[in-house]
Amino acid sequence: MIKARGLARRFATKTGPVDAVRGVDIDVAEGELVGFLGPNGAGKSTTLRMLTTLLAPTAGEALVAGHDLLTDPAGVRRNIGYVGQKTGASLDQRVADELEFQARFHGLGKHDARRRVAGLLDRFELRGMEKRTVATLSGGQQRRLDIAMGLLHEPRLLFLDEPSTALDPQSRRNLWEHVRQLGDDGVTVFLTTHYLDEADFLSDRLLVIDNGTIVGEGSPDELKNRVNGDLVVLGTPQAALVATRFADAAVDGEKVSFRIPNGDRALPGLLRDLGDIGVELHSVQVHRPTLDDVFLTMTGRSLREEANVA
Ligand SMILES: Nc1ncnc2c1ncn2[C@@H]1O[C@H](COP(=O)(O)OP(=O)(O)OP(=O)(O)O)[C@@H](O)[C@H]1O
Repeated sequence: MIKARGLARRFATKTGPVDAVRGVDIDVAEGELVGFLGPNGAGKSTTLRMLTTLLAPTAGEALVAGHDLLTDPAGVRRNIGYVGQKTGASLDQRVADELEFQARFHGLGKHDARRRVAGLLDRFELRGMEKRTVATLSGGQQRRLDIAMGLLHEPRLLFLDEPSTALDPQSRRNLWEHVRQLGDDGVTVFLTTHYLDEADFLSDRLLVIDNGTIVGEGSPDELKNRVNGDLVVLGTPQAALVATRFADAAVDGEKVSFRIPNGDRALPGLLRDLGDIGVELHSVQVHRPTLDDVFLTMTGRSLREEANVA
């Protein structure tokens, strides 16, 4: 569905050139839900804007939904849906009018437009809101309307730019269910996010971008498995003694933490060994690596800190 090679974009600025995207290769198969994860300024939006024909690459090439990005941008546009970060709907329009207008814009006759709008209103839980103006919808409802608008011409490939930004936790969860449903319906989805939990929940496969370069790729689980082991945190008055037995162990008061592969399986033997040398334990925790740990391992920086700055 997407095959990009060496895609790059350089911006000329007053202070000199900025290489926002430095030659990325991207492959997305039909039916996949791929998350494009990276901190602010990593190059996600620039890549997305190139893949959706909104911005010309300065180098590289791509096939998107079967059409050449450089020689047939109109073909690309006909076959993809794009939902940007800001709502695409006119705030003073009624919900159904806005959808029908967009459907007609895509060349559908009145009857077909009504039928398709009705299907999308059902699918995105917008029934009963047809006559309300867009401005009166909640943030979550507006996002669902945005996605419905992106699907009016029934594209097989949908691009979503930061779908759940600024939504409350319940609306985010609801939106995620809708996005997963798209995947189940066979729509290929390529979405950008700087939220680890979103990437984890939604993506079959993740591409991690930092500083204009792809630094990691794999399913959320594969990426987590690349981090060197699970984090074990033990509470013990003999923290310093325990620390001498593990490489890179960190002591914080009566807590000692270290990483070991397959922590849950290794733990019983490890606790027995510590008991044998007289270590007294009052708490034991094992944490699976998070995508934040993955990002830290790959780039040396914490994605969470970056995301919080936003
Ligand atoms: N029109 C532009 N002119 C100059 N520099 C730009 C332009 N657009 C983006 N950049 C720079 O390119 C880099 C990548 O920006 P981009 O918006 O693609 O990142 P992002 O990963 O989408 O970030 P965010 O999560 O904040 O949207 C940043 O350093 C940004 O400042």
